[in-house]
Amino acid sequence: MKIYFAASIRGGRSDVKIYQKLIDFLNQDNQVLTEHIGNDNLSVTSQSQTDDKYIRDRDINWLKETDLVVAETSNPSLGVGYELGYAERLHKPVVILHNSTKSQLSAMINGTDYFKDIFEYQTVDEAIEILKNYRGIQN
Ligand SMILES: O=c1[nH]c(=O)n([C@H]2C[C@H](O)[C@@H](COP(=O)(O)O)O2)cc1CO
Repeated sequence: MKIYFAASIRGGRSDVKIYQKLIDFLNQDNQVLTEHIGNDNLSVTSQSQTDDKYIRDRDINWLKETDLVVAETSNPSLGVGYELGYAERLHKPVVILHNSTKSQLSAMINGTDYFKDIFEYQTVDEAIEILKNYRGIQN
């Protein structure tokens, strides 16, 4: 299945190693459309509004074609919040992974009935275990 993995880019990259491991796991038996999010060398600097429009339109097209959204939300990110709202509007299934020792999940996500699959984790192994047990993911 196609998976849209959402996680912080301009919101901060301190968890990129975690994103990498989650993407590697998901890619074993699925296709992660947003592999670049796990790339340690990804540029977080905006070049121009045209480039940002390209990113935004590409990502919305990926959201439209994806079977599932997996969002890592521990590092708050405006982009991830926007993507989650958009996924709700498209009625896409969404899994949210959150480590609350790093931040409190926004009420706008935690308080939205549509987001039923919100999982708390502490270690990457725990997060992978959650994904393995999620009925909607092939593994
Ligand atoms: O360069 C980018 N590429 C990209 O795909 N995104 C998308 C995917 C991520 O899930 C999300 C991150 O948003 P933000 O950069 O506000 O943290 O936005 C965001 C950026 C930069 O904002």
